[in-house]
Amino acid sequence: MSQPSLHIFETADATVMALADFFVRTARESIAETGRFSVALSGGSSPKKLYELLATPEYSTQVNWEKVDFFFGDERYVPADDPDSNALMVKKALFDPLRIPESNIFTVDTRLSPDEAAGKYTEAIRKRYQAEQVRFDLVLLGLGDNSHTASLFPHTPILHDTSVSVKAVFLSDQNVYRISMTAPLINLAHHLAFLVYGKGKAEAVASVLNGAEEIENHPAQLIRAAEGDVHWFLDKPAASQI
Ligand SMILES: O=C1O[C@H](COP(=O)(O)O)[C@@H](O)[C@H](O)[C@H]1O
Repeated sequence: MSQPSLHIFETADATVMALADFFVRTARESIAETGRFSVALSGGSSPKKLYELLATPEYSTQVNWEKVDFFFGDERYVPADDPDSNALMVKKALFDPLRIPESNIFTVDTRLSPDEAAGKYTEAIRKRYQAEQVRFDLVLLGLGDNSHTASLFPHTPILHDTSVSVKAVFLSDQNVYRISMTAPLINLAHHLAFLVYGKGKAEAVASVLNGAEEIENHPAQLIRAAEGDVHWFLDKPAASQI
């Protein structure tokens, strides 16, 4: 298993720009090789800047967006028009500005029960890959200050899930559900890229990358590419305790 590659930049903006370059390069390579590019997007607060940058002419003109299939690594179990919805955030930042065809966007149906929504999303992913191994070209990830990534939260049963699937995750401290890809599904990707910036993430970054293995407390340690590569795009404050 290869070691993660660390890419550390002076500012958050420079970090986001480097990941946008990586996204474009990966998309172009994949489209040239296979005719399409599949990406699982991250949610939360950090990636919004990335999606907005990808929508600018400097980046958007470099990718044939009709050949890109967008999935979500995780989703909040909220209505599609809720301000917490990851899909809504990406719609505003990227899909609408670029007029991405609906048929290329695979969202979690949160009108269903959490388990049904997760099951239906697993089916949608399997359908996209048909007889092939389910293997995203790129999975984008963030890191919470509690070391969660996607919706793999500390002390939740999904951390022990060995299936290549999507599961409902109940967060008892917040009394909410989230829907998340399992670590085995994420780890099959050709490329995995974390985007983490800000001093508030420094301790989590150091624990995940350099700390003793403690999956229950630091779930992002579960992310190890089965055959692909893992990249961490960090600003200096986030990398300051490595
Ligand atoms: O990978 C992910 O990480 C975040 C944590 O991101 P933050 O930028 O809001 O701190 C997570 O909650 C998000 O849904 C996920 O895709």
